[in-house]
Amino acid sequence: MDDVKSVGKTDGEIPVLELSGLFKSFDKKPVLVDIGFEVRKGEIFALLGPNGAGKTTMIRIILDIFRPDSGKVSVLGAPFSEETKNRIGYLPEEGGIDKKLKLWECIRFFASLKGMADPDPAAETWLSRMNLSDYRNKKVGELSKGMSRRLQFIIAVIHTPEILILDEPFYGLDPVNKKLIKDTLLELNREGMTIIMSTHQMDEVERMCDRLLMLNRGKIVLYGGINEIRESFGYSVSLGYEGVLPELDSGRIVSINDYKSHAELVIKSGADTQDILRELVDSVRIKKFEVGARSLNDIFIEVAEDGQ
Ligand SMILES: Nc1ncnc2c1ncn2[C@@H]1O[C@H](COP(=O)(O)OP(=O)(O)OP(=O)(O)O)[C@@H](O)[C@H]1O
Repeated sequence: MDDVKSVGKTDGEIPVLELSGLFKSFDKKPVLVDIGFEVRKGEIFALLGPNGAGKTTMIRIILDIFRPDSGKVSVLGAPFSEETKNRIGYLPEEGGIDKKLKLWECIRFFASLKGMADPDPAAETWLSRMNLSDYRNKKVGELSKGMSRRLQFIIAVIHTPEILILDEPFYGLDPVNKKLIKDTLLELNREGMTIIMSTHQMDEVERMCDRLLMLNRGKIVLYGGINEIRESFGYSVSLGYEGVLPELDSGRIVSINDYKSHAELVIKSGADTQDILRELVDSVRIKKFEVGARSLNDIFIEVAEDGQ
């Protein structure tokens, strides 16, 4: 993990999930290489990476669906077991639900697999929370994509797990249902649930998550607190101006997108934006000079392209 940009690492709490020295290959092709990280109790942790980076494979290893070639996984302080299984909730990328089952039967079935003796009250509450009460007698195969996703969400959370692992929780949801899932996740997290989610929705990661891990081609390329990572990648300046932009000191600038009268500048970490402003006022009339942290979307693209 020599080239990992790792910031805001652990400070001594006992992790609820810990992976170390993990390797996995399919048909001799490595898909996960030397994976080591931890997730702390009570955090919302994002798993990021371009398509095919290895996120789903890693989640399946954590859940004991796949075996790694080597390395260790510790969930809630011990190797995965039957007992741990009931303390975890899992929303898969795609569902493996019998399409002939009715919604109500389906929820009861999965709740019983999680050891719930009387799932009906919780099922009732969750059906109402996910706006699915009117569909309780519908067959799973007759649901829309967004409805099945909400059904899968119920199955993942009905037993109030300590750790909730979600593979693309917002996939296939309209904005209203995306908000419903997001608000529900934030509420569950406030109540103490640790949440781990793989997603391509960078704006949601920025808003919801505490820390992240990014994979690229099976290797960890970013790991740490969201704010620390954003700060470590420098700043962006949204500039409104009149005139012709001067050649700026390349020691301070990562990139400039000049749209004439408006430009987006990416500033190196540690460079003083005040110096850049001084350079600019000599040549152009400044209409706007807005400094902010770089977006995670921007950082994702930079890191993913670096690994090409
Ligand atoms: N069962 C399997 N057999 C063989 N190869 C597999 C299997 N599952 C995944 N792979 C390969 O492992 C690599 C990682 O796939 P994975 O699904 O873990 O990526 P991902 O990061 O979840 O991607 P996405 O964002 O597209 O969902 C890919 O090259 C994929 O083709």
